[in-house]
Amino acid sequence: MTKAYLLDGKAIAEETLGRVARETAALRARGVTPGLATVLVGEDPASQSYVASKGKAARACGFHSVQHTLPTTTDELDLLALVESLNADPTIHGILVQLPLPKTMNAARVLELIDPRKDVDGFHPVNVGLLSVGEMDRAIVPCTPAGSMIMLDKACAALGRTLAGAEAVVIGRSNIVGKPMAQLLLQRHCTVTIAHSRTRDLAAVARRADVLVAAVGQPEMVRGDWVKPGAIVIDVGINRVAGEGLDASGKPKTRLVGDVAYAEAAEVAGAITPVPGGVGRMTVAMLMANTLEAARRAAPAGE
Ligand SMILES: Nc1nc2c(c(=O)[nH]1)N[C@@H](CN(C=O)c1ccc(C(=O)N[C@@H](CCC(=O)O)C(=O)O)cc1)CN2
Repeated sequence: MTKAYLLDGKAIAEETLGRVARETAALRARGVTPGLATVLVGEDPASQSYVASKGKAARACGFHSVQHTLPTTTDELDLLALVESLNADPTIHGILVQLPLPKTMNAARVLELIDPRKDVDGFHPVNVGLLSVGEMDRAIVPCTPAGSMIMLDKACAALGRTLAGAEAVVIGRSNIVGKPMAQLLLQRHCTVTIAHSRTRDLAAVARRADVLVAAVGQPEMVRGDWVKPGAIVIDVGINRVAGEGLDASGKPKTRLVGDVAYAEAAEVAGAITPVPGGVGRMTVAMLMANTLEAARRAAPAGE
């Protein structure tokens, strides 16, 4: 039997979506309907499924929701023109360009064209800067780190802990998860270390952590003996690996695992997020929360 408190991403995401739906109803009563535009370029099945779940969640929350689907061969200039038209559209408060984009495109150029006030992914350099200086009333925070913080607060409440003064180790230095996660932990007064592939004795660094966040994209890299007894473990990795046997269409089965060896880590940790059913489920919920907030900020005072 595992010892760790299980952080149920599905339940916490549903709670967040319920709050967003209630607050959207109140905003709509004041004449403002949040609008989310998703943009999908190409036919990657995982991206198709993520964009579909974003549209479904948006409709369930009571948003105006539009999806733009473009072929892989789309000229980048046409994608940029679409972003500009969405920037100018007053019914749209949030623009999400699903990543990854085809390799032929310059993702940074596309993301930087999004109006920062509509950048509900929080990837625009303006939002990165606002987060780093702690201007939280104006920043839009990337969805996965924002969702991870909610899960962390649930863990602290369940275990009777506080984040202030805790040793936090974030493994991974990506712009969309590792770096913003470190900023959020710092704002909550953690002592933060960002570790990465060049960190010496990564296991020893990880073992110092009261809060361990794994965001490296390496299946089950964090072993049980990397975890300090009682630590809160947030696993951001979603890795598809070979499973056992064949599926109904005769293809080899696959399964999802995180960056943490769950069974081992759950024996040692105080609380832990599973994969699937953990942080990933919060990503879509926080996108809805960010879109609602963008719509509120855009609404004229008194509306
Ligand atoms: N523009 C963006 N692109 C991408 C983002 C992003 O936040 N913005 N993140 C990922 C993909 N992603 C959302 O887009 C995402 C990933 C995972 C999940 C999720 O619910 N995962 C489930 C498992 C789902 C499955 O069975 O495959 C889980 O962890 O339980 C939702 C959204 C990259 N691109």
